[in-house]
Amino acid sequence: MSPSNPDSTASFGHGDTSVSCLKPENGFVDSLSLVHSEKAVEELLQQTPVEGMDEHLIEFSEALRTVAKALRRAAEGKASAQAEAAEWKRRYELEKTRNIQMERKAQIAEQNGNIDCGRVKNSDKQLMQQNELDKIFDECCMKHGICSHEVLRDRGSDSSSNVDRSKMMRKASFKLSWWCKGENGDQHKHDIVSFEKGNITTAERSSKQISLKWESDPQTVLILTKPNSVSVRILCAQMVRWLKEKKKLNIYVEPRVRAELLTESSDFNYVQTWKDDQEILLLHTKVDLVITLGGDGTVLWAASMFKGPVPPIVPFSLGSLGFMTPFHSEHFKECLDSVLRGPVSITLRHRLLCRVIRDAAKNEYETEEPILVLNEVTIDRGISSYLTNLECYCDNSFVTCVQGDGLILSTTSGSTAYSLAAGGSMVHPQVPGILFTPICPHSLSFRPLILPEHVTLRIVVPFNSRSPAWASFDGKDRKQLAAGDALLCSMAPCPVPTACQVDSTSDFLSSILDGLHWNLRKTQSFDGPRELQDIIQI
Ligand SMILES: NC(=O)c1ccc[n+]([C@@H]2O[C@H](COP(=O)([O-])OP(=O)(O)OC[C@H]3O[C@@H](n4cnc5c(N)ncnc54)[C@H](O)[C@@H]3O)[C@@H](O)[C@H]2O)c1
Ligand SMILES: Nc1ncnc2c1ncn2[C@@H]1O[C@H](COP(=O)(O)OP(=O)(O)OP(=O)(O)O)[C@@H](O)[C@H]1O
Repeated sequence: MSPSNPDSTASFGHGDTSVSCLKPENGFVDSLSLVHSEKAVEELLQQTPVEGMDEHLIEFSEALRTVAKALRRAAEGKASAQAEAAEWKRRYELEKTRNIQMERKAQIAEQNGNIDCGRVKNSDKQLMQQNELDKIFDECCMKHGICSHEVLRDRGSDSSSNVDRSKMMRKASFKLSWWCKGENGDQHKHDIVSFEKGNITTAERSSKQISLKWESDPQTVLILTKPNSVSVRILCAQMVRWLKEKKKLNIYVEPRVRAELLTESSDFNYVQTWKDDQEILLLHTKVDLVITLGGDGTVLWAASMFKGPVPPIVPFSLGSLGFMTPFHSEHFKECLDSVLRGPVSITLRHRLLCRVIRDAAKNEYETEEPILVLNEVTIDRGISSYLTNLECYCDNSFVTCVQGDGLILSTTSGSTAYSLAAGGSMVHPQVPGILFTPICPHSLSFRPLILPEHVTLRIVVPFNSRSPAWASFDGKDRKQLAAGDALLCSMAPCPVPTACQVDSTSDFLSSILDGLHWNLRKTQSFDGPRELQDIIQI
């Protein structure tokens, strides 16, 4: 089958089993049929006798495996491109509805103008209407993310409109197409979204400061604490008492913490906990606020407890560094008072969704349990003394081959953690993106990259790798990646909202200045050679 020939039909037959890849009318191979085809290939391979197989049969089965992999990749490309196309369709529909509403508003304004301003000259009226229109367009662009500013419908057909057509600039129509480049060219081009006429503006950006305002009073808090710390234990008991007695809140803690509190006093009987992991999965439906007492590791721990939506986290600093823990424990009453009252500034921290796909997997959907990370996923050489060899793809485009100690795929929140130590840039946590940072690459030109948030990265351990690689997630849960295994990484849908002391930018700058002493240098003394002195002497 030639990937460049879109009409090609390929079929591979062996006995009763046949795999065919037909290209349907819309130009894309149906993903379900791809999965079925791949299954059929696997079945065919299983049916093929291994022993006594001559060289041709081996070659033939190799070819089938390659076809199965190509089909699998095509299915993945299609799924992601379809999601993007759907998003653009949704935006297009929104835009269209908005335009119709705006046109109606303009007509009403025009009619009102005819009644109220009978004596106003026609040209003045038109100017007013145009200003009104501009105002509406501007308001619209302030409210929406990506907005086609001044998208004008063709007024030629509108006989009720008195707007001077010569003043209404006709704009060339254009199309926007969102597509994802496939491995074998651009065969994955997808739905075309067209705007009738107009400009594109991005009036609202995802990195705007976010503020949380309670619409009803918070009822339940979950307190998570760093283990084995006396100061944390003392603070936890004080906080629980205050939240119950003064704020009348329901309190959840981990089973370990409840046992600790009860050894202190049986008064803490009101504190609730859970029995098993199933209950943890439902915590987000009960908890309004999470409080962490510890360092950054405790914030990572808190985030890892929520596989889906995460309630707002108020992180108190009881560790040494505290990049993500802006609240000071000495003032916990004032801090919590203000957070419970609201509004409070929030940093929406993006997470990465990581999936390990074993070489033996039948298709891309047969993955192990996905893992969410708030800082980073690291693929390294583990205890092996050989260089890691990792093939990296971004949305099916080959990026590079990492030969060195490993690779870090980091969130922007994680940019100040391991990625920073490996030479990656520090990035404001509200910036959506994925950092691609090599660890000790054995090359002189391997600079770190920052990729946009919508990409899917695939890191593959090639068959010619001398040793397996190891993946770890926020510094935990190490998994071995054998030859042929892959790690898929993309932005997760549910971010981690953490409360800010001031706002996300001030907190970020304070953390790099106080925590890392970033760019700290003694100020140069006033004496010594300087231009000003030379000028005075002259
Ligand atoms: N060479 C390195 O710098 C290195 C090596 C391994 C792991 N780590 C980091 O440790 C993290 C796990 O943290 P832990 O507390 O469970 O382990 P840990 O107890 O070993 O602490 C690691 C250190 O990294 C700091 N840290 C964690 N997240 C941070 C962030 N987002 N920004 C700035 N500093 C941060 C912590 O405050 C702590 O001082 C991993 O996600 C990884 O980023 C760093
Ligand atoms: N509730 C918890 N249960 C189990 N382990 C936890 C919990 N909270 C934190 N940890 C783990 O304890 C370790 C230390 O936590 P944390 O980083 O918060 O404290 P720290 O090391 O004192 O802080 P810092 O690194 O800033 O000095 C981390 O590895 C973290 O994953």
